[in-house]
Amino acid sequence: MRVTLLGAGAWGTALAVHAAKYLPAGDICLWSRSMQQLEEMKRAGRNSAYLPEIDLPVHLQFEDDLETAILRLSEDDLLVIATPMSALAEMVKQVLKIAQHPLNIVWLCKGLEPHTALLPNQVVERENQLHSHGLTHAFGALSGPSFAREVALGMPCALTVASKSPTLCADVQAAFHHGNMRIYASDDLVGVELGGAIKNILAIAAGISDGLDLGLNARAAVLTRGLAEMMRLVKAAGGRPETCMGLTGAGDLILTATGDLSRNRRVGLELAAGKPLTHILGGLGHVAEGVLCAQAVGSLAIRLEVDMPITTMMGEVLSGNVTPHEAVKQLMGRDPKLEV
Ligand SMILES: NC(=O)C1=CN([C@@H]2O[C@H](COP(=O)(O)OP(=O)(O)OC[C@H]3O[C@@H](n4cnc5c(N)ncnc54)[C@H](O)[C@@H]3O)[C@@H](O)[C@H]2O)C=CC1
Ligand SMILES: O=C(CO)COP(=O)(O)O
Repeated sequence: MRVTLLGAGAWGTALAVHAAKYLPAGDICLWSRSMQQLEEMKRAGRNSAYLPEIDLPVHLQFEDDLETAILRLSEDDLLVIATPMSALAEMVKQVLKIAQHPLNIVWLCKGLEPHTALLPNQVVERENQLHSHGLTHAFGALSGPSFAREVALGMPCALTVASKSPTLCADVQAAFHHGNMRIYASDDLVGVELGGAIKNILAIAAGISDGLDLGLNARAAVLTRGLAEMMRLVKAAGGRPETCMGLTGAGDLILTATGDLSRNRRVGLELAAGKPLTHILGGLGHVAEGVLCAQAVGSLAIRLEVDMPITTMMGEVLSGNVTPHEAVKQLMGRDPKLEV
């Protein structure tokens, strides 16, 4: 099976490194919009901008031409969109315009579209309505607890692919379920995608809690009540709340909110230290999706009439309307209620 990954950031590169260990030489192709980055990866055998410590497999193919990267795939192969959420719509549009036969397309991004509050699969469906030229592609999301660095080092990891197409799920398993990576399948795209978006916002909250030295009890409270918010929104949006107890919900929440490799958690820690958000983001060198989708999740919650106090408060902190200290005070000052 051939795999093309679009986007050579930390996660796209790590998955390419993993797959290249198990699929025949030349089957894995990594595309980047940056010719300079590709040249550097070829020359140095490393992705110094996004995954500096990892040696890239020698038989990993690099491609800067999007058409070539897509047209090398047959109907049985797999296309992985590995860009951040902000690039998903444009990326999918370009893919659909280039495709000459049905493709299996899976995306890795975790977030919502900021101005529409659409989930990734809804963004893809919108573009598909406009640009599919009558071809019937299969779509899905691959998500779950997975720091790129650990995956690239070959450490154990379990993920979930969510799709309405069992064939696409099987293709993703054929590509990535090898060695130290397990891939589970689900048909709950809404549950999987909302879990991935909300856990990033909660990781910022956990970072703030830890950065302010509020203690381990406080962090457990943030995560548990945050998980309750996630389950409520998933249910209201038509997903299954129990998906939130799996890898893409609780699993990724535990990882991101407690693991210091998380960019979102780091944003929270640095906000608590009083650094301005623009300064923090400038220093990250990577995307922190929770920052970009907190307002969108808040507006989706309002539209679906779901109470999400922690998530909504993070939107206020990230907008600069409320300080981290004031956010804690307001959340702790809420009226008593049933634990639902
Ligand atoms: N890094 C990780 O451990 C994991 C990341 N993810 C998710 O995967 C997505 C990508 O994350 P990372 O690779 O870590 O991000 P990153 O910040 O390391 O890299 C982003 C990559 O996307 C490219 N890109 C940005 N805008 C683009 C555009 N308009 N067109 C083409 N390429 C574009 C950048 O050039 C860069 O190569 C995010 O949504 C993230 O939440 C999911 C699981 C693990
Ligand atoms: O999604 C991730 C791990 O599953 C990566 O989290 P960060 O984007 O916070 O680093």
